[in-house]
Amino acid sequence: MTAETNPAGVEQSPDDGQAWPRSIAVIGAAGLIGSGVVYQLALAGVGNTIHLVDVKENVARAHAIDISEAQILAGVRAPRLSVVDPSATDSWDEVDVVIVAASAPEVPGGDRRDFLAANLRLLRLLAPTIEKLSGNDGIVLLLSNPVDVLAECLHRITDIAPDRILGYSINDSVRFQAAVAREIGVEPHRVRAQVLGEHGKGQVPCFSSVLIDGAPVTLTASQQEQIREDIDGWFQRWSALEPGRSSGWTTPLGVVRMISMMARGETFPAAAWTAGAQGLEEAFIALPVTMGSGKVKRTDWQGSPEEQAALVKAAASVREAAALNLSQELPQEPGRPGPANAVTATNEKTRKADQWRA
Ligand SMILES: NC(=O)c1ccc[n+]([C@@H]2O[C@H](COP(=O)([O-])OP(=O)(O)OC[C@H]3O[C@@H](n4cnc5c(N)ncnc54)[C@H](O)[C@@H]3O)[C@@H](O)[C@H]2O)c1
Repeated sequence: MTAETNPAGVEQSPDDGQAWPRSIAVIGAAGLIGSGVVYQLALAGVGNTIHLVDVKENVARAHAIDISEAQILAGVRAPRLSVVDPSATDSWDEVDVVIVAASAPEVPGGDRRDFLAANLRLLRLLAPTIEKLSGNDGIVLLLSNPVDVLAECLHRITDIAPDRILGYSINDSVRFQAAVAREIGVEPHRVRAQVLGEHGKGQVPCFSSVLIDGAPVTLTASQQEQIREDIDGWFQRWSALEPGRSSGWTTPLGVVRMISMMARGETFPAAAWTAGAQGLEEAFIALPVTMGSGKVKRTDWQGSPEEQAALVKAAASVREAAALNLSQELPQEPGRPGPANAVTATNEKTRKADQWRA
């Protein structure tokens, strides 16, 4: 049985199918990002089965038909697409990766934290589904915004091990790469640059590790300021266009790249649990990570003192936003956990944090 590499670069065996991940569930699969993720995974031949989950089941079914036909056109045999009946949770199997792209309707206004209250309510509703689908070993990849605060909330309200939760934030690094390229007048593909910290206002562009053609480069203070202004203004410029859509091209492609890097044990930036990272409060912020033995692992990274200080600030801010919003949720509606449960969840956090550290 020989292994082969599929178009996404993920190891695959002709007899045995995909090595990892074999199965993926996409929650919010009828939406722009969710359906885009399914499309990219399907055409890249990642996994044996992709389960599509969405309250708009009819739209998810239409996407599944359309994307399956695109697979025929592209000559791709796997993965198989399966639309899951959201009411038949008993029959759901555990999967290797649960991708969460479900979202309340969003009107971008310049700050992703504006979506927190509504998407946290949704996350609470979806938490049992996410726990069931991810089982004991699955990785949960959050896309819904604000991604790091929601990752922190998910950790607090569920029993999912924090080293199985990740938040997608690669777009920030892509935008940093583009801004550096614009500033110094080179093609973006010649630049390597990563953003850590929060996906939003607390982002930390790592100027100390910018590479051009693989070689370190020192940018002047004024260049750094220009680049910072450029990337900090990205979401506001996007919102001002009033496009009525999020980044439906970059994000799904980035998700497939991220899953490929996870499968290959490569390092990439993602919102991950900070526990044990020197000087950082426990929270989820973007750090360089790899995946090994089915767990997310932080990789060593040494930034400048300013970058380290900005990470410290970002972790504290994410932690505080999660705690505050969990304790301030609206009064309980029928069938939805309310503030009392949020407080319990916050208290639970202490117990669980000790358990994960043990
Ligand atoms: N992390 C990132 O870099 C990044 C990039 C782009 C978008 N996003 C975020 O991804 C999320 C999705 O964006 P979008 O443009 O696809 O939004 P969208 O409105 O097109 O899709 C959201 C989907 O969620 C579904 N949904 C709502 N409630 C649900 C439930 N209870 N169960 C299952 N599905 C449910 C909706 O039916 C809809 O299909 C947003 O929060 C957006 O901000 C994050």
